[in-house]
Amino acid sequence: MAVVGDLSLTFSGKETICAFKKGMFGFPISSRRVSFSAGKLQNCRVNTGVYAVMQVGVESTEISKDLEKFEGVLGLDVVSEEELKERGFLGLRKTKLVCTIGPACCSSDDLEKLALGGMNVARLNMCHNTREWHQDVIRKIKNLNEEKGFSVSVMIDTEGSQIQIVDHGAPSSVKAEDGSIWDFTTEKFEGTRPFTVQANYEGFSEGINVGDELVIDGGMATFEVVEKIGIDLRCKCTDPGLLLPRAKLSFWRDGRLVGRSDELPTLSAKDWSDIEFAISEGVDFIALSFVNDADVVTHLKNYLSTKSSKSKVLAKIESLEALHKLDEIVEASDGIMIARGDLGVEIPLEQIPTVQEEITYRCRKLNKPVIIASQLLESMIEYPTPTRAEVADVSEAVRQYADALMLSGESAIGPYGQKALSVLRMTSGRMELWSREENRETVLFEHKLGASVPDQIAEQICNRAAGMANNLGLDAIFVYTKHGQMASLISRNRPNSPIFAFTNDNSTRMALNLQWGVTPILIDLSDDMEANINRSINLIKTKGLIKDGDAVLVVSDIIPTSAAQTVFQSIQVKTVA
Ligand SMILES: Nc1ncnc2c1ncn2[C@@H]1O[C@H](COP(=O)(O)OP(=O)(O)O)[C@@H](O)[C@H]1O
Ligand SMILES: C=C(OP(=O)(O)O)C(=O)O
Ligand SMILES: [K+]
Ligand SMILES: [Mg+2]
Repeated sequence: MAVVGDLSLTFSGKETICAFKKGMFGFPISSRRVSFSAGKLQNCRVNTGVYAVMQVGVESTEISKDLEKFEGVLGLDVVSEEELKERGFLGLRKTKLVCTIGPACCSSDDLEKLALGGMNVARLNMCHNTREWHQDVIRKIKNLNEEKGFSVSVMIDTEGSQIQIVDHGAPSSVKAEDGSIWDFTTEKFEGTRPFTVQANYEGFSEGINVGDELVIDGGMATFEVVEKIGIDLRCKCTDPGLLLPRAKLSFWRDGRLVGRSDELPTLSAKDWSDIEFAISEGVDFIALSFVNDADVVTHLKNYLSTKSSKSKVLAKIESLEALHKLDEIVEASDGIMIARGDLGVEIPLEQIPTVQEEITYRCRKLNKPVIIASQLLESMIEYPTPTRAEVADVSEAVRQYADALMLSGESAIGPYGQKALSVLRMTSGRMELWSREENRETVLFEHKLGASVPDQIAEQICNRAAGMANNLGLDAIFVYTKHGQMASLISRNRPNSPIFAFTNDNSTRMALNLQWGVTPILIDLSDDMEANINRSINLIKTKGLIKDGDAVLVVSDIIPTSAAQTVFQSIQVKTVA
């Protein structure tokens, strides 16, 4: 009678069921001890987002019998489950999708629609809105996960420091005409003061000379510095354009950026307070804006471990300095975001495509997930359909095998956020299929990846596993992993078969949401690997997701919990029977 996903229980009276985790059923159970009186609890949906180890303090044998069958709940999110049922193993989407949450999509209803539409990670940009607003959104997402079986990870993105406009004398944008003279100052002014722009950083003009170029937002408008008045700069507009609120300022001399970003702290006092908030809310990812070297990443990771926080640290690559220290930053981080918005302020725009491809490739080589962000479907902030060029940009990011794509204003403020998400989903699905057909058996370019991660045995096992799965045309790869390392090493090979990563650690599950081709599944793992494998295959089979005759490649990596055990790493092919 009791099957995973759909359960009814008969109670003969006065039983107490213990250790049911909160949210275990499709309705919230706030207590860990629940008493039922006699009767039948029918068709309660088991929340696949939460696993539980049962202990039943009951008099009724009937309940124990049901719960035995029930043992080992599969924490597979409802969206992957549906996708799998509808489209089969090869139909599972590989590229992960990140949505920035803003006023246009922050109700529970909107968030649920985005989750159903394939959002894997929700991003909260701490540049905007209040602490209370962010907290409310995080709680809504966690509730949806718990009550409706989604598995949406939460990312906060720090504000960081950069030189930008605080006030340009108008409520929205203001036009700079050719030849007009403007003063750039740090002085705060009341009301409007025509042709005056307030910058946010006292030292913004330090080291800047008459004749230098001042570029707004990477090219929205350009000025030439014609006079220094104390710390203020008087500038002449040489390339007319728009000054938006909070526009970014960069200085150029002889065609090169005058590097400034290392003067500003990567983590300001506000950022630290946002990090404390992120720790207390238990967010899955912290994305650091304007990372210039590996030290700040290492420092934050050490700090998080002293706080027993399992948040992963992502470094945003959006400055020239970061490009110079790319490898050390990638190695220090848990993942990378290619923040093309600000990167385009620091390097000439025409360099963005090649820099993007290079960063994406470095990340894959060093086995770190990479997100390609900003302006993917920018026109959809206003229009219900993307430009052909935007679709081509998204396709190119997928062809480069980025782990994830991100929406910014398209979802945060645009009226067509769900549609933008579906454009990402359809476009990436199409390109994934095309790459698979192109590559057939040769997805693994091992000579290109080289031996580049510290654990070479694990690396070799995963490379072979991915190769075997492709060559044998297997239906799926099952990997058993505590910290996600093996799952990630298989994903790095971008195999054709979907990767199901079974883990008993919820933070591993949530972190794997960002990795290409991985469907993380939370399950109770015992020390007996064979038993784990058989039980998980049975559970997947019970759900009707796999059938007799399907062949899966099983990779396991269980680190011993006692001295008596040895490290167990293996590849086996199992035909479901
Ligand atoms: N939490 C929020 N509250 C209000 N507006 C937001 C929020 N997050 C994002 N936005 C809006 O969406 C736009 C795009 O988001 P994003 O790219 O993250 O920020 P920015 O443009 O500041 O780099 C922002 O400029 C802002 O107008
Ligand atoms: C993603 C980016 O960062 P933010 O939106 O925080 O400026 C970017 O600059 O592209
Ligand atoms: K930010
Ligand atoms: Mg940025």
